[in-house]
Parts: sequence; structure tokens; C-alpha cells
Amino acid sequence: MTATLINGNALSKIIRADVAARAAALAQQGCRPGLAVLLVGDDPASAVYVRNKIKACEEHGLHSSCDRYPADLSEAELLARIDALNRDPAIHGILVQLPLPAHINSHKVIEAIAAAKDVDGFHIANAGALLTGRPSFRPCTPYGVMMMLQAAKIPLSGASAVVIGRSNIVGKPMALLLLEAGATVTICHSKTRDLASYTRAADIVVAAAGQRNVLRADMVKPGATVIDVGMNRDETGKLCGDVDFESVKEVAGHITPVPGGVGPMTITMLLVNTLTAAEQAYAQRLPSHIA
Ligand SMILES: Nc1nc(=O)c2c([nH]1)NC[C@@H]1CN(c3ccc(C(=O)N[C@@H](CCC(=O)O)C(=O)O)cc3)C=[N+]21
Repeated sequence: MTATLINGNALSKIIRADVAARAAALAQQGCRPGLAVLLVGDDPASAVYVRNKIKACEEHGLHSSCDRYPADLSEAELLARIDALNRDPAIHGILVQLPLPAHINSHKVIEAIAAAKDVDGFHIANAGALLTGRPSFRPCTPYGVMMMLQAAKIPLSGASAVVIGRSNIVGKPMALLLLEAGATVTICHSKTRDLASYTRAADIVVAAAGQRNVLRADMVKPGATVIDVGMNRDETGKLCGDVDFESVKEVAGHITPVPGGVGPMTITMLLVNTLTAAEQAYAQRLPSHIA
């Protein structure tokens, strides 16, 4: 058996065309959607992701700004910049690229972002809204995964889903979104005993452990849907996910590739969230739009 590929680039193209149309309609009314990205330090992977985000904004009619700061930027300086962006009427979304250097408290930084501009969906107010079933901004990676499952027409209600990974950014919100869709969800992680006993019983496995080959063919139920959130490098420096793609694709019913799977969808949903933030700001005629 060979799995059907769920292509994140192709799905992104469709959703991004809609984003561009919405951005153009809003711009026509005098409101250009704007995203501010803050990058601290010189992690090369972060630089690539940030560049991709800025490029995607430019290509779809969103205004963007990118501040790059040295790794020794103080927490106070970062908080001051966020405060200014919170009050900047041209900015509807604020993204602080993670991870931050160790001397900066990332929780404090995320909580400093105005919830209405938290297009990452990481702020406690947005995380709490998701937990209590009134989601506002959904975290971009799990949101993108949900769009891929929907596009591939994977039944979720009553399905058994396993999420590998318990991060605030992916694992936990992923589990909540699957739960919201009616799946029976199990969260596995680095302390889980006998991971395979969970994954083998699952209709859907989302691998977000940040570890290569965390999911191998003998751990997958034939016909299951396998979503790979991983972004790792192999011995030769080639980008690869958390899933042993070559073997798992012979067992799974659907599978996402790396690259070209969840990564581009993450950026797509960031554009969607930024558009939504701008539309909501415009609808509420915040002071910036009254003029
Ligand atoms: N505040 C914050 N928000 C994030 O959304 C966020 C973050 N911090 N920190 C890091 C992770 C990672 N992330 C990715 C986005 C796009 C690709 C992406 O475009 N991947 C391409 C390949 C990129 C390449 O060639 O390296 C692909 O999978 O096809 C990957 C990873 C967003 N993150």
C-alpha cells in the first residue's frame, strides 16, 4: 500500500489566493493588513522561517515589518518594542519568533502582546479561549494541520487520534483542536511508556516531538493518517521530519511530506490570522481607522 500525499504547498496556494483577495478588499477600504515580526539573535533556522513569513506577506498584499535584534537584547527593550507595536495602528499582527535567548522570559514576552494582535495564538487569553471552546486565534501549525485533514476529507468525529508532543505551540493546541472536532485524543510524549501501543491503535497520528524517526512503519495502523510536524536535519544536512517517511508511506493511508507539508501551511495560517485580525480591527473601527 502506498499512502496518498497531503500536499501543503498545493493547499497553501488555494488558501493564500483567498487571503490575497481579502487583503485587496480591505486595502480598497483604506486598511492594509500589517504583520510585525521580531527576531532576536542569529539562529539560522529562525532566519529562514522569518524570511519565508515576510516573503509570504509581500506576495499576498500584506504590509510587514521585521526587526532583527542582537542576541544580547534586554527583555525590557523587547517589551518596549512590543508596547509600541501594540499601539501602532498599521500593525494588526505581532509575532515574536521563538525560541528566544535564555535570558528573556518568553512567557512574559508573549503575555505582553495585545491578545487582539496575537496572530500566533500563544497568549494565555487565546490559549484559554481555545481550551474553553471559544477559539479566537488558533496557533498556526495545529490550525494548518486541521485544514490539511479537512482538505483530505479525513473523518475526525469519533476517530482515534494520537499527538506525539506536548508543547504549548503544537502538541497541546493540536490535541484541543482534534478534541473540538470530535476525535478521541491521546497525548504522548518523551515520558510515554510503549509509544507504539498508542500509535498502532490510532486512526490519526500527529508527530510533533522534534525528534527524527519517532514514528516508524511498525508503529502505524494500515490506512492511518500520518501528519509530520517535525523540522529536523539528517546527517547530510537535509531537512526531514519526525516520521520515517520512506517506510511509513507504505503503511499509512495519507501522509504529509517534509518539506512541503505542515511548514508552508503554518505560514499560510499566519497570513489567515493576520487578515482576520485586520478585518476585526477595521470592523471595530479602532481609532486608527476613524480618520
Ligand atoms: N512565534 C513563532 N511562531 C511560529 O510559527 C514559529 C516560531 N515562532 N518558531 C519556529 C517555528 C517553526 N515554524 C516554521 C514555519 C515555516 C516552515 C517552513 O516554511 N518550512 C518549509 C521548508 C523551510 C526550509 O527550507 O527550511 C517546508 O516545510 O516546506 C517551517 C517552520 C514556525 N515557527
